[in-house]
Amino acid sequence: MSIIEAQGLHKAFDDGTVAVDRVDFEVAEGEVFGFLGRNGAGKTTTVRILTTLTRATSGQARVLGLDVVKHRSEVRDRIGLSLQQAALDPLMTGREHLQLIASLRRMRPARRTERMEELLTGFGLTEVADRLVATYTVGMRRRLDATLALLHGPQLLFLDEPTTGLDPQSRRALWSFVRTYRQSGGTVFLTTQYLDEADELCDRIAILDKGAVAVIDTPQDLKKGIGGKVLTLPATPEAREPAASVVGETACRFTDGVLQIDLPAGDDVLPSLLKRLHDSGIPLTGVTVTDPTIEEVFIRLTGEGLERRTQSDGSVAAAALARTVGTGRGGV
Ligand SMILES: Nc1ncnc2c1ncn2[C@@H]1O[C@H](COP(=O)(O)OP(=O)(O)OP(=O)(O)O)[C@@H](O)[C@H]1O
Repeated sequence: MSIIEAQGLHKAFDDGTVAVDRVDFEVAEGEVFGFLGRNGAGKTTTVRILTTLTRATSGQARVLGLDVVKHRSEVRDRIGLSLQQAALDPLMTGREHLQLIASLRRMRPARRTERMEELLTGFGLTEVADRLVATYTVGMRRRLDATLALLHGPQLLFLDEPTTGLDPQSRRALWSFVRTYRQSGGTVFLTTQYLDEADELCDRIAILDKGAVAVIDTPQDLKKGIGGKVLTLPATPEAREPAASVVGETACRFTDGVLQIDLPAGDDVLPSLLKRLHDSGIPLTGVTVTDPTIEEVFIRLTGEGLERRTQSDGSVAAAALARTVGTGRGGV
């Protein structure tokens, strides 16, 4: 059964910006569905339409079988939502937030207490539950926001870039929560800019490019779909030109001291390719051959990689291939 159905969903803002461009997709019950795209691709706007926070300009969306415009409050009652900018009051404690949401959700007192303790424990917040949110780290705020989204036991959860700005440990904790929630029968609609996160967590991924869906598939089939493996070798920027003359412009890229070459399908191509690279003067020390990643899929579909982003802990997140190398849409 489809738990989310979007048909021709389109959102144009008054200034003419088309944030979501005639998008179609379905999310099945029990899956973790990833919406992957760079900044401004239209992920949050799609989440806001599906969760009734904004209206589409045209098209239709049904969530849990309910039209998001006609059945706004029923949809809100039955979903959980954790947005990028959590609306938390710094002068309230974590527990007070939970109590407030429990009252707004009209939860029975007995159930309320049990559920609150369960979630505080599950998200490792018991010790800080009575501290003001002002004293929380980014990771704690994100986890508190997730507990608020889950308090009433929704069967569908929207997580909008849940791990942006989190340190690696909090990020893994959130991944673990998503897996547990899914195992208990929940469905997750997750937006992310992290390619590894989408690969790791999602049953299916929609790659969004400038408001439009470029492709929807399982991570495995997306990777299989782009064909051959990827050859990687440490190199200097000057190596790109001779490599491109051997393999073609679109099949090779240089970034961060590494040359990457998309290999055509088939086992027999490697020896002759290595020989031609060697003959063109490229040193072949440290060569590795790996399966394609979601990053390669993303690059081939959208023409470029995701940009570097600096996390709150100061580390640079996710790999970045900013060069344009792909052949545009439709290769997968
Ligand atoms: N209220 C608004 N008025 C005009 N343009 C808007 C508005 N909200 C969003 N946009 C634009 O719509 C496009 C899609 O934005 P959206 O926030 O949905 O993208 P996103 O994929 O979630 O990006 P991010 O990862 O940065 O959150 C962007 O170009 C954005 O600037």
